[in-house]
Amino acid sequence: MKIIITSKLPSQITSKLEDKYDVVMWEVENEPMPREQLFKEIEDADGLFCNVADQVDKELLDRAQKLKVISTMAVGYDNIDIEEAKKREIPVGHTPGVLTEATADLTFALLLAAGRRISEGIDVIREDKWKNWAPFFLTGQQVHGATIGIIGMGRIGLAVAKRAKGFSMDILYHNRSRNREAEQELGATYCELDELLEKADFIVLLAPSTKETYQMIGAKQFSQMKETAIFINTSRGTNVDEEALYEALKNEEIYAAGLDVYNSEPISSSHPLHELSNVTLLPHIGSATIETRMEMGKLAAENLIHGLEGKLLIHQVK
Ligand SMILES: NC(=O)c1ccc[n+]([C@@H]2O[C@H](COP(=O)([O-])OP(=O)(O)OC[C@H]3O[C@@H](n4cnc5c(N)ncnc54)[C@H](O)[C@@H]3O)[C@@H](O)[C@H]2O)c1
Ligand SMILES: O=C(O)[C@H](O)CO
Repeated sequence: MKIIITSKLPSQITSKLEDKYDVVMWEVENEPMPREQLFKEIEDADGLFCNVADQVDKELLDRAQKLKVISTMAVGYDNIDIEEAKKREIPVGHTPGVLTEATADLTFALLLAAGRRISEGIDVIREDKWKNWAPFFLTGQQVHGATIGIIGMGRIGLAVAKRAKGFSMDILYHNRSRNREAEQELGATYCELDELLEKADFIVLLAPSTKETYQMIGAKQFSQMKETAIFINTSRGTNVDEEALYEALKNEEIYAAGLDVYNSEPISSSHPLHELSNVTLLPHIGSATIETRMEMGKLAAENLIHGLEGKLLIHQVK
């Protein structure tokens, strides 16, 4: 059987696949397989090992004659047309859980960086603008003891809440359903979105990208936030109206933002958000530790093998 791996991966992940199948892997470091090549390769492929940089849409699936399984090396699968895959009875695998702690760490790093103006501090030294210690130079917002509002209290949301507890923060959350573990073990308080937006000092978005969450945070929601609020998004860029965020930051309706994800990725150095000093921008590296990416890759490989062997995947999208 033939499988396609759309990005270069280390042998610790690919060796088991290479033992069993004909593997076509894109060998260029840090770059996805070009779409034209993917169109060609998919025609006679039995398995597809992809990631968030690949659009697995109807146009691609229409070309697949014998595809038996799609396995993405990510928890989010909004880049895959699940309905089209279902119509063709192609199971889709993803990698929840193994990236929770790494992504929560990065989310908290962004929260600290945006609140304490860390990237501005780095720039001041790089640009030789640090003249002396001064009483209110680069003062930011206090993290310890502040109120965090988590939108999307799932696996990563809960792991962020645990970190927040260590900083003695009050925890508010909004979710589709109540999270008893967060409430009982961390003292988190459930509230409606409006209340969370009005009360929280740090607002952290961790809901998946769905029809319901599309641009769920826009001009109205930014206007509800405190002027001192800090907005963090490590979920998906499409959950936010990016132009409204730009306006809210520029007009100082909110204090700062920390982003790992964008409407369209990658963003270039000419993106308007770069004009602003009160935003910390990262290139979608939430889960990017060596250990976690290895775990994600190995789990995605196992999902693929299960699919090719006609078994239920370890983590199959429902
Ligand atoms: N930046 C990164 O590199 C990175 C890494 C991992 C995950 N992510 C993103 O984070 C998301 C969350 O991952 P997870 O493992 O915690 O998923 P999860 O499914 O465990 O948690 C998501 C939570 O969001 C809630 N939710 C769904 N729709 C909602 C809505 N309309 N309003 C409020 N809450 C809603 C769900 O009930 C669930 O509790 C992923 O879908 C992915 O998009 C990003
Ligand atoms: O959804 C995911 O898993 C991230 O975006 C990449 O780790």
